Amino acid sequence: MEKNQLIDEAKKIRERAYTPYSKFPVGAALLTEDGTLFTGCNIENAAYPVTCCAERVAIFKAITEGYFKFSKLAVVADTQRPVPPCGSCRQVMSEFFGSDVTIFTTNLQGETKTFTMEEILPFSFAPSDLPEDQ
Ligand SMILES: O=c1ccn([C@H]2C[C@H](O)[C@@H](CO)O2)c(=O)[nH]1
Ligand SMILES: [Zn+2]
Repeated sequence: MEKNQLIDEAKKIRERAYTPYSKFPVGAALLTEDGTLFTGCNIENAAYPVTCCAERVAIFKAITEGYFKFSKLAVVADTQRPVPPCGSCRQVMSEFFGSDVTIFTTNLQGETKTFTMEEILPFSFAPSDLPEDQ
């Protein structure tokens, strides 16, 4: 699946966002190495911090279905600049995304920024930082 198609999938799922509090819908589309698509939207809660971002919903859906190898992620929101994923999502991405994963952040005007994992979260705390016996 090509970049623009992946971004279109992110735009489509953004319509499903549950955002009564922020009124800021976000969509994410995640492609696995074998070409399987997982999408996510942000899901908010009256207890605000319980909210889960679109990116993490997409990643957790994939993990739940047994997919661990990814190739591309697209994220979209109605922002002035391509929407920057939050720090929590970047940390979750770093757990599962290898150096070959491409992250496209975009907005509804079609401005896109492209990142590798190292570019979007340099010097990230990684599973390999834990002691070996864990
Ligand atoms: O990259 C982002 C940034 C924000 N949000 C959500 C969280 C919350 O529901 C709303 C406002 O922060 O947007 C995402 O889903 N992804
Ligand atoms: Zn996030």
